[in-house]
Amino acid sequence: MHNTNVSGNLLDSPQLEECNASNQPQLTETPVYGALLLEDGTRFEGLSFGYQGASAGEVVFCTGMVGYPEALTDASFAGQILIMTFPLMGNYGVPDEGLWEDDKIHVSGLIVSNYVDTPSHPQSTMSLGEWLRREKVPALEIKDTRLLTQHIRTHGAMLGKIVFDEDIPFYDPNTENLVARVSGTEVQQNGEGDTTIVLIDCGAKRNILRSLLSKHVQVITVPWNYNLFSPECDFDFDGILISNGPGNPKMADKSIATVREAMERGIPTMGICLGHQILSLAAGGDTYKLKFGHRSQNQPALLQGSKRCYITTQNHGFAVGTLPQDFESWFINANDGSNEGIRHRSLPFFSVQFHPEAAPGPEDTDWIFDYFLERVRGEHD
Ligand SMILES: NC(=O)CC[C@H](N)C(=O)O
Repeated sequence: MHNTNVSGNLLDSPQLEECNASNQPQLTETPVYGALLLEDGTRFEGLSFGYQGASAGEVVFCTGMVGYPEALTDASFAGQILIMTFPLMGNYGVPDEGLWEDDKIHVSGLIVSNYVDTPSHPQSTMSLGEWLRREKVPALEIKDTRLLTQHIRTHGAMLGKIVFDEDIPFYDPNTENLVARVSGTEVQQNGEGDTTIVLIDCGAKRNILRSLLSKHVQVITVPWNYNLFSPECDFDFDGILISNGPGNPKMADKSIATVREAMERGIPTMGICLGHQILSLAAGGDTYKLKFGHRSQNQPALLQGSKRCYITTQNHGFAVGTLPQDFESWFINANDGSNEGIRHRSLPFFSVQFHPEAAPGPEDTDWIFDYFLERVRGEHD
């Protein structure tokens, strides 16, 4: 079994010493060290800059250069300890809640190479470390995040825990229905327009709602297990959008059942990320776990039947393997050939694995929302 022991003492590095010279709070306080333990016995030590409390989950990495406020508040990361591979994190601090993707941090822990404790940005309201401590989320500065990431690329995403003095058991988030934990519990109405879209909230990023509202539609957000077809449902709607969300899509059984019934009734339905996986399962397809997933803002999605490649934001560990009958592949990932989208050959049912709402990342696939609304309104050829 592979066993690596890496010192996390930042002051070993002249380059980082220089960088830390401006980080007054860290130098005046007594440094606290913690460790990231992986289920295969690998251990990395690191300097704590978040909450000093143990946390366990699945260890995944994101290769995006920016966007930590959005990523940390994206409910799709629930149950995961996130490694950011870009070597500087915290530089621009934390904006106020209006720019978050939910009202709290969802990651179970954060690992960075070099944390910057003195943010510089006009919209910053606090440092990343302050935010993590306030929300009780542990974070470590581990010097060699490259070695750690290479380890996960080679051996696959695995369970891990951040520990200080006390040990805790490993925890596998994919054995639990995390969607039920992060979904809202109320029906909520936003916006106005002639078209009404139901957003099934499996842990929806706020930018999905913002993107829909920017297209002047009414949005009714419902919990993941809401029965849209029971007599108690007292509103009409024209189309359904299934959101992103955490964990194994097969756990979201009630959302899958709703989407199956929606398609049987011919209601225009679109899915994003977990929503893509749910739509695929509802239509009779299958999903599987990728070795280490896709998490960044530069994932290339090739539009099938064309030479067009979109640069997309992604954050997922599962993927659609077997396509449902009567659906065609819409996009594939140019890096590994995995599925990035499907659409029905004749009916208005389709979904994408990437995030057309971006946040963070390129907005090049915002047109997918227009594509959806055209089909909801029957405006397409
Ligand atoms: N961003 C998402 O919706 C993630 C979907 C799913 N939890 C996965 O990891 O594949």
